[in-house]
Amino acid sequence: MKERTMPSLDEDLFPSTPGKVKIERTHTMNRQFYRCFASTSTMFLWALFLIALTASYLSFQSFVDPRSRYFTASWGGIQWEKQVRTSAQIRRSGGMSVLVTGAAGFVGTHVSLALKKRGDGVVGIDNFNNYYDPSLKKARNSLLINHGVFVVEGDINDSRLLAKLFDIVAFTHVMHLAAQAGVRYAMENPGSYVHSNIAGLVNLLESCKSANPQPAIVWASSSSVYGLNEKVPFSESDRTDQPASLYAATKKAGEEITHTYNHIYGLSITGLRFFTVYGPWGRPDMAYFSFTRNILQGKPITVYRGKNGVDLARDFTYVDDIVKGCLGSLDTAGKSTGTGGKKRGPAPYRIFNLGNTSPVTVPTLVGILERHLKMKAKKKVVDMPGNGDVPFTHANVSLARRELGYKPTTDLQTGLKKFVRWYLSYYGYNHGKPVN
Ligand SMILES: O=C(O)[C@H]1O[C@H](OP(=O)(O)OP(=O)(O)OC[C@H]2O[C@@H](n3ccc(=O)[nH]c3=O)[C@H](O)[C@@H]2O)[C@H](O)[C@@H](O)[C@H]1O
Repeated sequence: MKERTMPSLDEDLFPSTPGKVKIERTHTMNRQFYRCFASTSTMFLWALFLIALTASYLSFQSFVDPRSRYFTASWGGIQWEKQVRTSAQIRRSGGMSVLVTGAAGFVGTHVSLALKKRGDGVVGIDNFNNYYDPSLKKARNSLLINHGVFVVEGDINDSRLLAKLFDIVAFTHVMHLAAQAGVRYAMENPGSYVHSNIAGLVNLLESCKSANPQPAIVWASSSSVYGLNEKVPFSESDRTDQPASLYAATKKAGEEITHTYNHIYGLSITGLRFFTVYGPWGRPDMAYFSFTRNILQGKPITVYRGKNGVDLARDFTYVDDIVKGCLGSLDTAGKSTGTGGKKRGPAPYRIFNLGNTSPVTVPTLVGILERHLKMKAKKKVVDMPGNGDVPFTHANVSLARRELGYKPTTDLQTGLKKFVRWYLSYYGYNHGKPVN
């Protein structure tokens, strides 16, 4: 049998019909083809090179923050700008227009709603990352949409997006709540803390400093900056140079970074040290939330215990109290003084504790949840692992009381009752899972 020869590339492109003219033409075309092929292969190599470059950049980004949705964010267009403008509209005299970062987050949602309800203009920005279930963030977003708050999907590291937002709206204030939260997760994904709490913060400050007018900035620091301090209650003037986790270290760095921008560019800065905030629409990674889920599903919970069997304690603070502190801070924030990226005079730099002032131990927290849920927890008590946790927190809030009129009014018992009511209405009695 005659072996079938593979058609040459020529044959493929120019079916052979022998003839002089044809042959000449074929030769001419061959030359063109080879030239063309040579340039096509160059283009192909370039395309390969670009793909490889993009892929390595993407994989670097995912190393920095594997849970980030930085590249899927979409924004822009006439309709989008209209939504931003409408959401930013002020509907009370003397009101403010606030850019809320992390608006689909726990505290961000509550603060955005409170501002909108009193007639301030609010535009949110959130990257909707999947540090915890993004469907909860989407549900919070629906709530915000129903109340006329538009949340831009994007990352605070995106300077073009921030510039665009400041171009569309002359924000008077920025409520900066976007952050990589969680104390213990920092050991798993340190890069995400650097990405959001350091790089993101600097990028936001750069945008604020260049904006005209410059907004006043109120942002979320953390009780964790008190680290391993033993003097209680924690006061703003106490030392904050012994953080116990990378999370705490990035928040402490944030306090120093904001100070620099206050000093050089005249940005008005208020840093709020939140103490273990809890409540409806809360964060599923936090103990009160995950304990509730596990108790309802009949699963064990792990309760950490400190040195020498001492119970851990937190100054758990109800979200409505935190919201009052945030709004009080926005209302009392003095103006930024810079223009065109230059400082024109000194601007306020403030730091406040926002806590509840009465620490509760973790076993007591569990007891309250058991009563509200009418179910017993399967407790597994273990020694606190060395993963960034601190044994206790306790806020002195006299400065915030004096300057902001801050006065927490919700105790843990009452606050958890509200949380449990929300939890059951949102997830149902057993979070859709059978109780063992
Ligand atoms: O104030 C803050 O600045 C921080 O508050 C919050 O951190 P924490 O106070 O550590 O809250 P959270 O994780 O709910 O643990 C509460 C208690 O339960 C104990 N805990 C925790 C988990 C567990 O499985 N078992 C347990 O006993 C645990 O040992 C602890 O004693 C925010 O998450 C953080 O983002 C930051 O804002």
